Amino acid sequence: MTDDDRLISPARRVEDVDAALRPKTLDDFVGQKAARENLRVFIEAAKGRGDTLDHVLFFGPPGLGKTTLAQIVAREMGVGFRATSGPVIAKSGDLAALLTNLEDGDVLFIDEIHRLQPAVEEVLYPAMEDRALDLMIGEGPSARSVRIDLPRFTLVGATTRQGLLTTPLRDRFGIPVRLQFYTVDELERVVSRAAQLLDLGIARDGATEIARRARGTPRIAGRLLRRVRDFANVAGVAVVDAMVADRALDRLEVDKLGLDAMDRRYLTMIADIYRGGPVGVETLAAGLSEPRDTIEEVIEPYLIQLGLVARTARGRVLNAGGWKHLGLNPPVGSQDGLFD
Ligand SMILES: Nc1ncnc2c1ncn2[C@@H]1O[C@H](COP(=O)(O)OP(=O)(O)OP(=O)(O)O)[C@@H](O)[C@H]1O
Ligand SMILES: [Mg+2]
Repeated sequence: MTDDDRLISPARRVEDVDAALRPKTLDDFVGQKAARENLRVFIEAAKGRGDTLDHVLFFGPPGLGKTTLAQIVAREMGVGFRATSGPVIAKSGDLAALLTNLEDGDVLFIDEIHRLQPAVEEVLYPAMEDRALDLMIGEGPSARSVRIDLPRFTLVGATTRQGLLTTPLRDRFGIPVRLQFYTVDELERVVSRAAQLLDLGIARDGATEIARRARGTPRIAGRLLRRVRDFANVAGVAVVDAMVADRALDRLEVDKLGLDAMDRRYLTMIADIYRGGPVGVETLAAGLSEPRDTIEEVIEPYLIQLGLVARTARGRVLNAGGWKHLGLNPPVGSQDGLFD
């Protein structure tokens, strides 16, 4: 099973019909209160001055609303929205073409901005700072550089890996915005709102049940809701309540905490084979036949956030919560207890 096959993977999948559920205005956007309020102030101020918004960088885990917010920024500013992504821009000329074709005030959205080629990134620096493009004309000793003025624009970058951004690029964003995992309350509102848009009856406790299992991530909440809707439709249920949601999600093997079979295999391996650890990540990767990156970037963050597992210098350790979630008792004299 690859990560993208997992129902609870935060990565975008083809079947996620994101567009229908995407909030269109700051008022519609649930959660991320601090980010939302700051953006509102900056947007109003820029509009009041008749100026463009400073360049914005959204960073945080997949599925938390970076692309959605980028579109909202353009809409609230009342300007055009042009989207591209780091890996798509192959040559510096491609970016130059994009920039020179912008209309005055446009938002240029670059997704996965940490994946820009270094040569392409060089073009961005003067564009962001001076709204200018430095073009080299000719080759060899007769080569010279010409500066072209660009339209006013706001660059909105998004990345899941802020650490991979170069410092000069990061420093050129006046408005860096970190997105946080959502609370169950917030996700409950995301689910209720989405149910309304999907024309699906849902009770408050049904929304809560889905929200609890959505791993702090609106994209997962939306996906779980659609799967629950399938079950409800087939069963001829008009209103999804906690029991319907619970039964559907159990059938989908997404447990009470939003863990799936892969998460449980990971926890079970530490418990059963390594008596709760510590065990090295390489050993776990080999045992689970998963790349180390997948373990560290996809499986572990949420388990660590829940406090089920801890990363220590000597390896991974199952915490009391992890044992409890598996319905097991830690062996006497195990490492557990040190990390609670
Ligand atoms: N605050 C929110 N309220 C309601 N729905 C939201 C919210 N944030 C995100 N969503 C929904 O979650 C889905 C994923 O959002 P989005 O595509 O913006 O995430 P992302 O951070 O850009 O993810 P990625 O890193 O994979 O590009 C969309 O369907 C969007 O409608
Ligand atoms: Mg996105």
